[in-house]
Amino acid sequence: MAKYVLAIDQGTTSSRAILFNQAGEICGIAKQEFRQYFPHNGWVEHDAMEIWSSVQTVIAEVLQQHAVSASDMVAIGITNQRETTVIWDKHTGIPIYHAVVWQSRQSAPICQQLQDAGLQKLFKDKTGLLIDPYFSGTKIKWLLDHVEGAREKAVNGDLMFGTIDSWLVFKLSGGKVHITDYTNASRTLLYNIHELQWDEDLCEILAVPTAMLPDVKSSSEVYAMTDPAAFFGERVPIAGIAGDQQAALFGQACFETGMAKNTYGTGCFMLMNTGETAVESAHGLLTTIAWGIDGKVEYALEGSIFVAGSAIQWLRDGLGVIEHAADSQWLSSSVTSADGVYVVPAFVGLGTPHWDSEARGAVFGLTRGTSKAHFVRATLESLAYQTRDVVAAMEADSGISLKKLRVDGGATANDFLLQFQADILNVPVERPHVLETTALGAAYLAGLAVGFWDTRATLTQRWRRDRAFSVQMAEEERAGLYRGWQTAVAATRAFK
Ligand SMILES: Nc1ncnc2c1ncn2[C@@H]1O[C@H](COP(=O)(O)OP(=O)(O)O)[C@@H](O)[C@H]1O
Ligand SMILES: O=P(O)(O)OC[C@H](O)CO
Repeated sequence: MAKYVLAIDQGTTSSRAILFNQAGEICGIAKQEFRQYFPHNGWVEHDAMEIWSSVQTVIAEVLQQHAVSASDMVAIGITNQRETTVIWDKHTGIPIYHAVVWQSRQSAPICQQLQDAGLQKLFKDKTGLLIDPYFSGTKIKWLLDHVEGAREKAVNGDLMFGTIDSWLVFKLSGGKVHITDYTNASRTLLYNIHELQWDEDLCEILAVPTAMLPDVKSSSEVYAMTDPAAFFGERVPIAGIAGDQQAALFGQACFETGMAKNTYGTGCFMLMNTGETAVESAHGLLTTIAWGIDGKVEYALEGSIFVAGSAIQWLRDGLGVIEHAADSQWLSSSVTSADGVYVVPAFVGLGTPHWDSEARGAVFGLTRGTSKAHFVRATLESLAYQTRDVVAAMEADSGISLKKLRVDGGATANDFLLQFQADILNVPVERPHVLETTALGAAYLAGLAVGFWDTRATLTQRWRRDRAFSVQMAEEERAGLYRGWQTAVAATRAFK
């Protein structure tokens, strides 16, 4: 009987369950979108119970569709939208409030206070991160400050905090196990990435009781067995965890120092492997843990773009100008340029390199001749321009000039986007054969832990290119377009 690793990819807009065979091929995939809540300007929330239910649904679907049983799984790997913060009652397993999503800005006033108190350097030195509502720490404080009775319960040890990985392990293990992995811990603003422990000073500053924090484990080991009641009557090892961006770096086999990938999902995240050295950024990048495996922790530099594919969702769901995300490709290709239009999708502020949580979206260059196609194209182009901003920071910090870019994520199905990306970066862009790289990374981590795969070298040999997009644009055009983008961003930031 064939055996599989089951990867659970719990993303910002959808949950996926994917079956991988021993050749690392996708044998089955099920996906479900779930509800996004936008209760106030700049706030984004999820219902953690809806997330759990969507995960159960997609697992059931993928097993059923492919007529495999839960007992055919050798291991489960989990990868997740990072930073999104869930706090739940330890005894009932019920969340005390919605999950506060990584994009959400409700803890901006807390961040402002920390910055005003001159704490930026302390946080950056210990965590590699910046003080920004993006990270979990200030979200936890916000929840404990705003949900009635929460702080008292947390102090009494009755509440648990977790990112989505912790929440899913807790649920899959029948409420027995409360853990996370290095990659997810490194996004909380509470974890010392050099000493590899929760930082008591930072927990005190943010008034987070350490009793509510999960144990931090490596990214590849058996953490727990599934509870038969939560997993189709079977006990299967949960054996790999990584935040989705680190999982994508692993799935793209970027195991060598200097290798980088860019993932275009809801947001867009570029990570460069820096090996066992935690490189400090001077250009607005984050220093983060790439993974902990085989008793060793490796680091990455990261550029974070908050709005990428979600700008395309906004065209679809918010403005109703396209019916499907994929329509953005033919519409963009139907015109020869964006005709001077720039869309700066700073819907929840701007990440790398600006870290401006007050900025909001803007559109420039509209004329009576601007068509829907120009508008859609300008929105799609904004993903590529934001990536160029990140690449510039990455090259400045690492001293490495990019020779090519490996890409993945939902929006890389869009050939127009990848061609424009190559043109605006002036480097070739390579799309791998397996686009579900995030899930593949989680599957690899779990499969390595249980001996389904032997070494990373085997995984490196598996990487296959689907298509390369080479540079076609002349330098003069590239420079002019990018100058326009920079002017648009500066004007957006000035409007407050
Ligand atoms: N053909 C396409 N062109 C542009 N964007 C797309 C396309 N297909 C999907 N997307 C965008 O990609 C995102 C989904 O990618 P995915 O990797 O599943 O994201 P996440 O893991 O953040 O949920 C959505 O925001 C969607 O708008
Ligand atoms: O859900 P994604 O793929 O956009 O990823 C979200 C990131 O993990 C946020 O840091």
